[in-house]
Amino acid sequence: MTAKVIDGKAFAAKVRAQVTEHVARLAEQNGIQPGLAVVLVGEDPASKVYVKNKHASTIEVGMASFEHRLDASTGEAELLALIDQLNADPKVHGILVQLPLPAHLNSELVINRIAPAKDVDGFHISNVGLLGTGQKSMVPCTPLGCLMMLRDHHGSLAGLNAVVVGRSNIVGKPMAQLLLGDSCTVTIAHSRTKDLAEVCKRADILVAAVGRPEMVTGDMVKPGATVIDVGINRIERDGKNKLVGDVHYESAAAVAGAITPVPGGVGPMTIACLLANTLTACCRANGLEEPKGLTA
Ligand SMILES: Nc1nc(=O)c2c([nH]1)NC[C@@H]1CN(c3ccc(C(=O)N[C@@H](CCC(=O)O)C(=O)O)cc3)C=[N+]21
Repeated sequence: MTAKVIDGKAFAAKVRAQVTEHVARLAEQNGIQPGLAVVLVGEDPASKVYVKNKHASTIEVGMASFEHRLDASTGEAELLALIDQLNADPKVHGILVQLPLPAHLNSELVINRIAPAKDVDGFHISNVGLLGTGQKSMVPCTPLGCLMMLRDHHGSLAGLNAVVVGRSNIVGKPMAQLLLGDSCTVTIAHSRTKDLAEVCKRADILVAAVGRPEMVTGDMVKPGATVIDVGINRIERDGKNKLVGDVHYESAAAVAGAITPVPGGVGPMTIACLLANTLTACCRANGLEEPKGLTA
């Protein structure tokens, strides 16, 4: 079998088009423009590229983008003061603090300072708790994007065996919660899991979010399964820089029923969902109806 390729880039374009339409309607009917503030501390080159892309996509859908670039040596008090200022700013509906932060800053403290209603990353402990108890929350962008692609491909996910490889707070854990919310039977596997290949092979839905290049290979995939590759790893091969996922694409695609590529899979959906979350936050802040199909 050769897997169907799930085109995250095309899917993300559709999501952004929906967001654009809704943003235009908000301007016309309510005179409101959703705004996203992105805070970048330091000079990490990968982070700079992400922040630039986020800024461009925000403008493209008609939202206001507020960029705050702070020096790598910025102190905790200064960063917290900026977050307080953004929390209080009515033009800002979403706040994202780019991670990782420089080592001298406590990211838990910083993230939990963001007003939960503006936490478009869904990383605040309040949003984590709301998601875990099935209440309305802001949902982390990467798992939300994965969920949208899975629902689109499968229709209902009820009763399917889902295995999430990786237990991070930003992907693995919220992904597991979302799959459980859609009535999958969920297993969270990780680096210490015994017989990882055997566990993965039971999955109808296999989500790889371990951060290890090409770790999930075809022999770990159940024939016909849907494979979602969350990994973004820059490696050098044959003297060239290459972007690969956490899945060994060739061998997995030979066995899977459907698979997301890297690049062009989960990554573009993450940014589209950030915009969707900003729109959702703006609608909630103004007591307006939320966009349909753009939330969990
Ligand atoms: N507070 C916070 N929220 C985040 O959502 C967040 C973050 N910090 N820190 C860094 C990670 C990484 N991340 C990506 C988003 C899009 C692509 C993406 O669009 N990737 C493209 C191409 C990437 C390329 O060519 O480099 C693709 O996969 O096709 C990748 C990675 C969001 N992150």
